Amino acid sequence: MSLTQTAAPVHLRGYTKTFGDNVVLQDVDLSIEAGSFVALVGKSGSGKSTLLRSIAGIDRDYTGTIDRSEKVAFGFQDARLLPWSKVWHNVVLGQPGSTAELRAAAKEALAEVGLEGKADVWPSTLSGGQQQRVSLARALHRQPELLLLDEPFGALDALTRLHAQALVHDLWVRHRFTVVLVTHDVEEAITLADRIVVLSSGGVSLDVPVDLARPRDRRLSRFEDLRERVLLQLGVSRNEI
Ligand SMILES: Nc1ncnc2c1ncn2[C@@H]1O[C@H](COP(=O)(O)OP(=O)(O)OP(=O)(O)O)[C@@H](O)[C@H]1O
Repeated sequence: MSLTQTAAPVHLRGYTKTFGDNVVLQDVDLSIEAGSFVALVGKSGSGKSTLLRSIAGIDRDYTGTIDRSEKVAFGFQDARLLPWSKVWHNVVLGQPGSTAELRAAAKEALAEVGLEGKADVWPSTLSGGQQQRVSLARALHRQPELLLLDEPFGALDALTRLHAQALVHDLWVRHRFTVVLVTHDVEEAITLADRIVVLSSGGVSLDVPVDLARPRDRRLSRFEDLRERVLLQLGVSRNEI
């Protein structure tokens, strides 16, 4: 099986989402280019996860339209592995094929995330970072054109988080699927994304390209300027930055 895939764009038109009287997002238009890496940031409760779940099709209870590829994969903050299934089986869960084919495909996906030797172990024997990598392998196996990630590094320690960020970046460079990443971490957003979309007050309050060479150098003043601009937009005061 080849893990090469193409990228797909996402188009939202007039997207509105309410929970009872709570209007979370109203009349949002957003186009995401095929193959781009977009970070969605915003304060807690601004609707990042809600928007991502709608794009994923997990939540279809909204008004407006969302056009996207059917070849979509979703990664959560927790890896969501089944404890009673071996790692390889978790990678290919619910996918068609013979056991031999699925095992081989799972191993291929696991090799991509640096876990080739872990196919036959139980998830509980893996570290948190390794479990997240299994969940990335599961996403890769689905050959997504669009990868949606909701705070995938949020529960990891700082060092593991840096490694996981680098892995996601490498996978994106290798496969060039479209990525939409929800994160609280502005530095993470600037390090990984081509574009940062800030959600606040029911809509998009800032939409900026990250026009910095890769790999991103966090010490550059342009990195710092962008970080400050996004943080100010998030309501952080200048003396807190
Ligand atoms: N199932 C639900 N029922 C009712 N309200 C909900 C539900 N899910 C989310 N909300 C509300 O929608 C709003 C947006 O929530 P959402 O989880 O999308 O925010 P977020 O930006 O992802 O926040 P966080 O950064 O804390 O994860 C919040 O006001 C939240 O209370």
